[in-house]
Amino acid sequence: MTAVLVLEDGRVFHGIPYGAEGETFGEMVFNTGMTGYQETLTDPSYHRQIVAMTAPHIGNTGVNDEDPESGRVWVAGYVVREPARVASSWRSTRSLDEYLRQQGVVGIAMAGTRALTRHLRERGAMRAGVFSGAALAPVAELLERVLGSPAMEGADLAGAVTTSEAYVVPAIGERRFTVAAVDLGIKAMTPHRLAERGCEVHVLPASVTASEILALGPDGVFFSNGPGDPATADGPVAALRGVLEAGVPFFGICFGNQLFGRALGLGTYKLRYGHRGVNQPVRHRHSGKVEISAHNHGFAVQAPLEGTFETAFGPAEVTHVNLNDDCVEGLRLLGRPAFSVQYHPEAAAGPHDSAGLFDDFCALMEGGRTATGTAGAATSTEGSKGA
Ligand SMILES: NC(=O)CC[C@H](N)C(=O)O
Repeated sequence: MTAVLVLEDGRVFHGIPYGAEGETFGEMVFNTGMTGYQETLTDPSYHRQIVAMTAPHIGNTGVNDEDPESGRVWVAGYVVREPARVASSWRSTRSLDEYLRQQGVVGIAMAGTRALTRHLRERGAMRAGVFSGAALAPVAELLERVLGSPAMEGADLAGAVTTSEAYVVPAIGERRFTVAAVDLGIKAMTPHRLAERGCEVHVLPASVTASEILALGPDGVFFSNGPGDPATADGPVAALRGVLEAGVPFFGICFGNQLFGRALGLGTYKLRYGHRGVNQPVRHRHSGKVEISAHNHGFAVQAPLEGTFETAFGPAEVTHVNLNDDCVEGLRLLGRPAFSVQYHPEAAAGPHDSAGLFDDFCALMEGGRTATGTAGAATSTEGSKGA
C-alpha cells in the first residue's frame, strides 16, 4: 500500500495511506503543536488546507467526544510521521485512523515530515495533493492535478464554513452581557469562553449586515477566526465598519483581527509559511509582557509597528507583535472600545496565557453601558492578564 504527497513545485514524498484512501487537494501547511490534534483537525480555519504535523507521534490519545472545535473534520488532508498503534486515554472512544476514515479524510504517514517542513519554510506554503488507492497514477499526472487545484490567495471561504442559521449559546451562570458573534468559521471554545464570563452569545451567519447585528442591541460584537484570504471578505468588513461607527464594543480573533485591520483601512498580505502551533511568542508592546500563544494564520495585517496611525474611526495602534517574525498580532482603536488579536486566547488547543483578553472584552462592554461610544477604550491597554 502506498500513498504519495505531491507539491506544486514538483517535490514528491512517499508513504503509506493514513485515514481514508483517495485523493485530496489543498494548501500544504505545517502545525508545530505537540498536543491538540483533535482541535486542529476540527478547526474550520483549516478548510482547504492539508496539514502536516511536526510532532512525530500522532493519535496517541485516540479521539474523544469533548475536544472537537466543530461538528466535523475540516482539514483537506492530513500528513503524519508515525501514527500511534495504540490509542491510550480514558476519554478515547475510537482511534484517529478510524475517525479519519469515517470522516473521509485522505492522509499519508511518511518518514519525511521534517524534510517537508524545512521545504515549506524555505519555499513557502504551496498547493499540494495526497493520493492513494485508486487515485494513484504516474507522478507527472498527479502534478498536473495539483496544478489544476485552486490556490489559497484570493479564496473566499467564510460562506462555506459559517452556520446557516443563527443560534444562541447561553451564559453560564448569571447573564451579564449579550454578545453578537459573527461566525466566519468559529471554534466552539470561543463562545464557551464568553459564556463562562456571563455572556449570552448570539452566533450569526457570515452574511449578517451591520443593521441586523445592531438590531439585537448587543453589549458587544465579536468577529471570529475563519479560513481563506481576508482580502476577499468585503461583506463582513462592511458590517464591521457599521458596528464601529455605532461605537459598540468590539473584539476580534484571527480572521476577525484581519477584518478589523481592513475596516481600519489597512491591507493584509500572505505570510511565507504562516504560524500554526501552540508555542508562538507574542509581545505586548506597552507592557513588554510576552504571552506564549496558540496560532493558526497564513495571512497578516500590514500596519506600522511603532507609534499610532490615523483611521476613519480615529487613531489606532498595533498592540502585539510576534517575536519570531515581527508580524502584527494585535490592534486597537484608541478612542473607541475596539480591539483584536491575531492569535487564539480561547486556547483550544494551547496555553492559557492570553485568557485575560476575554476579560478585557467584558470590561469594554461594562464601560460601554455607562458612556456609549468612547467608553472603556483605555481598559485594554495592559494586554491580557493571564488565566
Ligand atoms: N485562524 C484564522 O482565523 C485564519 C485566518 C486566515 N484564514 C489566515 O490564514 O490567516
